[in-house]
Amino acid sequence: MPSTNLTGSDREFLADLQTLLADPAQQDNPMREPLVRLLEQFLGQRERLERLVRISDGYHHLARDQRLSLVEQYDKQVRRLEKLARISDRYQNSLRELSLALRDAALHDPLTGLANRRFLMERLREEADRSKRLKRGFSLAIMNVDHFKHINDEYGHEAGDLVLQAIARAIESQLREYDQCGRWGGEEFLILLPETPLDQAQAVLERIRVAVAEINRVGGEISTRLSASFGLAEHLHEENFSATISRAYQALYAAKAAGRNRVEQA
Ligand SMILES: Nc1nc2c(ncn2[C@@H]2O[C@H](COP(=O)(O)OP(=O)(O)OP(=O)(O)O)[C@@H](O)[C@H]2O)c(=O)[nH]1
Repeated sequence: MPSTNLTGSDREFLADLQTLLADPAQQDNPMREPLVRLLEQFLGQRERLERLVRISDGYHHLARDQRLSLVEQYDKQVRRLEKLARISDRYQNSLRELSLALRDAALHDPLTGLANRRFLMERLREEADRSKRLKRGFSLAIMNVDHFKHINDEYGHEAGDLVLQAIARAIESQLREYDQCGRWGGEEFLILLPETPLDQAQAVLERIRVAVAEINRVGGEISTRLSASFGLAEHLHEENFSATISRAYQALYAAKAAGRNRVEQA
């Protein structure tokens, strides 16, 4: 609201008028009385006007403050919501990571870090289904460490664990990305070779056999030569994968019976 303050020239005019009306020489001027009344009316109205302007200014400031505080409150709420969204995102991410870690722990062997039996069963089921659908075979082998009891008895269980870890790395080192190996149990490993006929699978297992035999001085302790025996079987489209595993076991027993450190085919 514009101020009711008088301009310099208005103020001078009023001062001049007041001086004139106060002048004793003007006491008898017939215009003096109406001018005095008019001046009083003017001053009264001006005061009222100034009061109204003050009230209007106060209201204007109050409204602006309220508007500002509404904007601030809104900003505050938005910031609070953003913070909540960030917390919820972080919470969801850690839940996702936790569930991935749990799934990972449920499907891997803690000693060797390889897939565990449950994971292998899932992969075998998938591979058997694929094989049935596409009429393509796969090979699988059961590998058993030779005379492993002797390692434990001679060097202790902890050294035996180190040997199992070294063997796991030796197997992995010889496999392609889409092959799968895992700890089937104890000192036994399962190796799954998708779309691999027996002769090619035989060559892969020979490489693993040599890699295992080349492990020496695990943990600076073991000097005994390590070796492993393998039973290899090719999955037939129409058979259940547990039948393939049974045939692989038969081949493994044959490998053990034939003197160990070898690959036998079913
Ligand atoms: N250190 C260690 N030993 C294990 C683990 N799992 C199984 N074993 C041991 O592996 C040994 C397997 O022994 P056996 O089944 O008699 O077979 P082997 O001595 O390997 O003899 P062959 O299979 O006939 O060549 C047992 O002494 C088990 O205690 C493990 O996680 N860590």
